[in-house]
Amino acid sequence: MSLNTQKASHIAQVLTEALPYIQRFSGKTLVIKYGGNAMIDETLKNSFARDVVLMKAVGINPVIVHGGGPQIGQLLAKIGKQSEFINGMRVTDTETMDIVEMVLGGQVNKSIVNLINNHGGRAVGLTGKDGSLIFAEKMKFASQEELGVDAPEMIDLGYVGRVTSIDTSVIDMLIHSDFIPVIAPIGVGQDGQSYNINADLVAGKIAEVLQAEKLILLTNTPGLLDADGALLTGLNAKQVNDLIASGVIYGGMLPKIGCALDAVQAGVTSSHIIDGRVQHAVLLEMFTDEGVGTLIRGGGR
Ligand SMILES: Nc1ncnc2c1ncn2[C@@H]1O[C@H](COP(=O)(O)OP(=O)(O)O)[C@@H](O)[C@H]1O
Ligand SMILES: CC(=O)N[C@@H](CCC(=O)OP(=O)(O)O)C(=O)O
Repeated sequence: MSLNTQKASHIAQVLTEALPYIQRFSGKTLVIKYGGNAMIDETLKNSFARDVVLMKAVGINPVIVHGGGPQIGQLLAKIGKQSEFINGMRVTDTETMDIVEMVLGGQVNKSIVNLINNHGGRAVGLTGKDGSLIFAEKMKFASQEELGVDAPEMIDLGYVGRVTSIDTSVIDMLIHSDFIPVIAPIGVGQDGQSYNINADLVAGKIAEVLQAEKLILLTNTPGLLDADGALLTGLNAKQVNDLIASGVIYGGMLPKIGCALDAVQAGVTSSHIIDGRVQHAVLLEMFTDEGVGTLIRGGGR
């Protein structure tokens, strides 16, 4: 079978466009947050895994932090427990914490590891407990301000954690041995208590301590949307704060946008919120001139 001229020329153009990006990002670290809402079907999961393996093959170091909120919700529903969220954070009692650990550290983590390995990568799954990767403390009475909006109420979220420190030794070791770390957002307290941490917040902190080139947050919207539902392709801290104040950014987008901003202000070159429901979204963001989704840069918070 031979390619027709038009198709061949298009393929050549795409490959050529990718070259400067491959050269620029080779050897750099990229933190990708793979949200539970982006794990919709097998085709999408496979396209994500192929993107990750391709990146590693061209010398980029992907570090995956995954969510699994909908998957936790499904198991909770099976045992007759309702999920309760406050500003994008799941209220987590002891029983919920057990389920979170089971779903994130077990089912979801291992299925992503398996998928990447099936596509020829070498992934290793971790929770924040492995190698003392993520230390956390109870987000005791998170004020709404701490969660990203300006209001005085204090809220007890149970075993929801706040990252206190990250020891990247185990990630460094894996990257240098050509493995792809796949991290579940579970932290551990000094007393051994497990904490449920929003996956966006873990991804942001890991990107910060690794001084990653990019933090890419894969979710279930085309990016950050304005009040009319139009995609905002690029914005800075001041514009984000205005959108939060006017209520245009709410719920699960609050921790996401908060960590995207924190990361760029702590030295990550750029943060991106992109649509995980689009096949090969990560490759399109990395290797095309247009990019996709919303780009967040530092300055002006
Ligand atoms: N301004 C906004 N633009 C886009 N999505 C928003 C905005 N404000 C709130 N959201 C909500 O945030 C959701 C994404 O957060 P979340 O459900 O926690 O995703 P994930 O599971 O991928 O982390 C969107 O599906 C949307 O309902
Ligand atoms: C504290 C908190 O809310 N933790 C999240 C952890 C998983 C997560 O963040 O998953 P997504 O990225 O798929 O939403 C939860 O329990 O759902």
